Amino acid sequence: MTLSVEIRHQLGTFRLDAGFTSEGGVTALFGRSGSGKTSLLRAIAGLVRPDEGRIVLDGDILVDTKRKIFVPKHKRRFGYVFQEARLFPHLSVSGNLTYGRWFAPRDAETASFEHVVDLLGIDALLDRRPANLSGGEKQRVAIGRALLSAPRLLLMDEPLAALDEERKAEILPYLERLRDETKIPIVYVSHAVHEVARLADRVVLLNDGRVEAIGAVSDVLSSPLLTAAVDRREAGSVLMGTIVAVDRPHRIATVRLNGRDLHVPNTDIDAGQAVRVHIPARDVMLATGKPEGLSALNILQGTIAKIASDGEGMITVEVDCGGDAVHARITALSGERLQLHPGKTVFAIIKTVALDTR
Ligand SMILES: Nc1ncnc2c1ncn2[C@@H]1O[C@H](COP(=O)(O)OP(=O)(O)OP(=O)(O)O)[C@@H](O)[C@H]1O
Repeated sequence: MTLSVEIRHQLGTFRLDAGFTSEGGVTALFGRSGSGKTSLLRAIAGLVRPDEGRIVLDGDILVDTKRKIFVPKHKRRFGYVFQEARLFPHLSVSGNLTYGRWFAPRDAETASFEHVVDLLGIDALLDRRPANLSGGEKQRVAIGRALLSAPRLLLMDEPLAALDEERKAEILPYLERLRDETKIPIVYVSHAVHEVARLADRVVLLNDGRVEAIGAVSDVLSSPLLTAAVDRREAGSVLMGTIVAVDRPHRIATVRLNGRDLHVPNTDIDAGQAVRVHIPARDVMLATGKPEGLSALNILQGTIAKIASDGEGMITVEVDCGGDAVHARITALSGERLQLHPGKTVFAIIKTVALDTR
């Protein structure tokens, strides 16, 4: 699968001039409010006709303004999931799900109804009406409906934004399964770092209608550009690892990274499983000597690779811990007091680690 997008479009005083390519998996369009994420997604969906641009999916030209090609929305065979589930209130869950099938071409390879129901854990809801579902359940049904339309591409616009934290946590594992068990490429709009850290393979970072950075999730989420484009407090490191041990009595799993081990509270996991971990930079402290008598489970020795200043009294220090880049966001004053500089040996004290199975 190859998706190539290039859009230039004026919306009032806002100018969208952005493009990216994706080879499948989850591509997150990420950036602060008003950066143009939804506008770009709407252009891909065919909801707006761009002033200039080209959109090609697997050699199929959907938009090429130079050649006056514009395939209308309903002929693109894309699935959509919005912030609000937008289910039909008069139809049962089952009716809402099968409605999606009407849009699947006869010869399309449609996911089986049973498989989608199982994937999203909505078996017990089939006879209910949307009014009797929680926000998270509604969203799972909306995703199911989109999947059953045999989409070539799934477009998701902040599908968790309207849910409270508990519902978000409930639905995230289903989105992970969707990513891992279906081959459908997904373009996912979000402004939440932790969501992108868990779900995305590639990140397109938008700022003021332009692409500021594009690349693997681990690179973009730790980039100093990210700290300029979104809430700085959320920036951090995304690292890939494998579970090497699970201490069930203490409910702690050990994750092996490139050259270091992390201990993470979790027992719903088995040794051998590949995981990704997200470490927010604000939850990392630095020490120049090996700290003793601390409650933190994870203290990693490393060498300072880079220091970036945000000009507002804070610095982001990148520490190379045996091949894994861990970022710490600390005050510039602490940096001066500790005489931090590239090449110096430090200990990164990690307060929290979020674990995602994959
Ligand atoms: N039809 C329109 N006419 C004029 N301006 C528009 C129109 N649609 C969007 N804009 C402006 O374009 C900019 C980008 O909006 P967009 O909704 O794409 O951003 P976003 O990154 O998705 O933001 P959010 O996270 O808040 O949804 C905003 O400044 C918005 O006000």
